[in-house]
Amino acid sequence: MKIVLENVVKEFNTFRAVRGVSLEIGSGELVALLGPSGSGKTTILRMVAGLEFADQGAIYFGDEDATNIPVRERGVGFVFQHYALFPHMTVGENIAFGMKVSKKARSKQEITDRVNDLLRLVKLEGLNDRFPSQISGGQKQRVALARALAVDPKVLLLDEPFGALDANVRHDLRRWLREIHDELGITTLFVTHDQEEALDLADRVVILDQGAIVQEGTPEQVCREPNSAFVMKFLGDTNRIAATAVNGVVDLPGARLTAPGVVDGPVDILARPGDLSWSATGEGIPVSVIRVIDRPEGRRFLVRTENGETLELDVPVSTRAASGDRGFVQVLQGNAYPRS
Ligand SMILES: Nc1ncnc2c1ncn2[C@@H]1O[C@H](COP(=O)(O)OP(=O)(O)OP(=O)(O)O)[C@@H](O)[C@H]1O
Repeated sequence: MKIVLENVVKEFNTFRAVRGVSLEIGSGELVALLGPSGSGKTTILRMVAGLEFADQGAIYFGDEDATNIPVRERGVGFVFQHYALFPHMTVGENIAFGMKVSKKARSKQEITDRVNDLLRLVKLEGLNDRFPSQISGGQKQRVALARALAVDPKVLLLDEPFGALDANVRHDLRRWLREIHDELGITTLFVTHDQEEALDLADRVVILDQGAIVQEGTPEQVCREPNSAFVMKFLGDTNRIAATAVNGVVDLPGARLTAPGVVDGPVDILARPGDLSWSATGEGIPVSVIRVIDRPEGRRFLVRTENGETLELDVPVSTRAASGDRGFVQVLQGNAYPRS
């Protein structure tokens, strides 16, 4: 089921939380709405769900104008951050709940079979008779997904479903959700403020700021071609280096970057920690080391320039330095944006 949002606006009193959002989610696509807190992600999801109504614009489910269709008739399944499982019902009863209250009549046997199928799908066989208080947070979110899937939704809406879980569980659930999505192919809209989660999971990422879409594209497009300093900074660690553009070129100590289309004048070069290199002697921006940080994935130097700017750069684990050591940083790659 394709979903289309056409110039959707939502105001709370006089505050415009969503400012004319247009978006198409293809049938079977998994799209992530990604943005900082307050950027309007949840409000958009709630309008798609029918829990909130747009003040302007339209929302289509397939070819049908769903803008004013109430939540019960939209055929959507939800999973929220806070599990909202019914505490007095077992896992099996929680999953069966939607089927029991649905307009579509199902026999007891049909419901039991469907619950067992779903428990297998979410890899929770055998937990049928436990209560929510007797399972882990990650397991609760699997039950919540099984419950959402039980009524064969046309659309799945997930609002920070793994937000309350620890990093390892989140990581596993992310992979698992993608597998389930690939198996079932349900059109899915996923809200998160976690860049890594969005990039890992989604076919397409829609980046929001202050109620408006600032960029959308595949993870590759938004990572490799961020269209603004905001998007580049929001998607991952960046260094900012003050410089000047002249005739589409920015000269830095030991490096020349092209900045096509950038107006002459002061610019900020934004560069990822992996786009800077270190040399103890040689050319580049003179710096002194503040700290060396070791992580499983590699080593990072925090350094300070003579202007007092702090830079972070990833170095090979064989590169050694101590706090106070002097050296040089070369900018191998970076994007130039007019100085903000
Ligand atoms: N019912 C409401 N009444 C008044 N203002 C609201 C209401 N719901 C949301 N807002 C405001 O609308 C803006 C967008 O909120 P929304 O929850 O959509 O953002 P979000 O991107 O999902 O944020 P978060 O990541 O913190 O959940 C915020 O400024 C919020 O305070």
